[in-house]
Amino acid sequence: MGETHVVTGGERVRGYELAMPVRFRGLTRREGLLWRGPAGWAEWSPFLDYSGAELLPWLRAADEAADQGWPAPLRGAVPVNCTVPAVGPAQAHAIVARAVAGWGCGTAKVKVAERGQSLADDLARCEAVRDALGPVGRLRVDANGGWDVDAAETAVRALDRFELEYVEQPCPSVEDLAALRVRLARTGRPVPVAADESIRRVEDPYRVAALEAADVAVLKVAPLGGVRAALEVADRIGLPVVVSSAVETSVGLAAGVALAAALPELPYACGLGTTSLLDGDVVTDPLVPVDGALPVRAVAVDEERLARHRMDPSDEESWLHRLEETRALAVASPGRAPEASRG
Ligand SMILES: O=C(O)CCC(=O)C1=CC=C[C@@H](O)[C@@H]1C(=O)O
Ligand SMILES: [Mg+2]
Repeated sequence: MGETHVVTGGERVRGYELAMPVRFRGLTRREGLLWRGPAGWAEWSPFLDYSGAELLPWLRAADEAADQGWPAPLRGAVPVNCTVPAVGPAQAHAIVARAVAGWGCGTAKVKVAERGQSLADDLARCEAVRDALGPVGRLRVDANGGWDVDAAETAVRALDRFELEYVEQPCPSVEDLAALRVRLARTGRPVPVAADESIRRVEDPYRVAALEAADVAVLKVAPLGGVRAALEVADRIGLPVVVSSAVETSVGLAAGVALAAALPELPYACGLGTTSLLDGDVVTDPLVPVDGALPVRAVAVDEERLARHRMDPSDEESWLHRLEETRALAVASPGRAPEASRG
């Protein structure tokens, strides 16, 4: 441990791995690479189901963090939600109660439509979350495209007994989101629809807007190619934006915070309160929420913490190889438009 690797441009690149105590997005551990450039620390942690050109925006985002830094913030703190994985009601209640008591959480995002679970599971989880949040807390759900339009309409109507702030990516396609919005509009209290996976390609956000398929745009910095690229999407899409993490360490989260801090309007809590999904962090002063919000500030890797969470050497070799291949691809196709990314 402790040795460093030089990949390109003299960067010292090192891998981290962190356990995820509660399974999330099918993951039980998170891993990635870290390096420091003239502007600050960068994290490159594309999920393992990303490959080839899909990795390019994640690289652009990391290079922006290391080499350029981010636009000036317009606010000093970013309100965040707590994130509730697809766990049972008792565990969901405990997660939210801890967030409410611990850092003044006022918004919870609950995973629903998990494969192998039923609407009854979602209802029980949301009931527990509403109980822990209290009546004034905001409750949103994220289905990760797990429903067709009929199932989504049924589920959203049923779940709205707990007063949904919005439903994130209820169906997989933009067309289905648009169809669901039309159906929900016929109800007395139409639940807003947020698009997440549907706007991860650079062309897609504008299609979501053109088809009137969403009320809210969920933007993640890394798959969109950096803070500036995401600001451009936010500007052109014409929808209120929620910035969300890709469950990174505080190094990656700082980029999401920078985006949220630079947006002209920030009407919703952001999905950036995700350090609690990881069993540890690699920075000196982790980005944990206080009074319902994350502070807008730079972070720096703590060498001792990184040593504690250093990636296994053989895994690090393959991650470095993945990075080198992606750099080679970026050099070979410098003008290439950002590719599709999945959530
Ligand atoms: O938005 C949040 O509250 C936390 C981040 C989050 O939910 C996600 C991060 C990364 C991958 C995704 O499956 C998931 C999401 O779908 O939004
Ligand atoms: Mg989502």
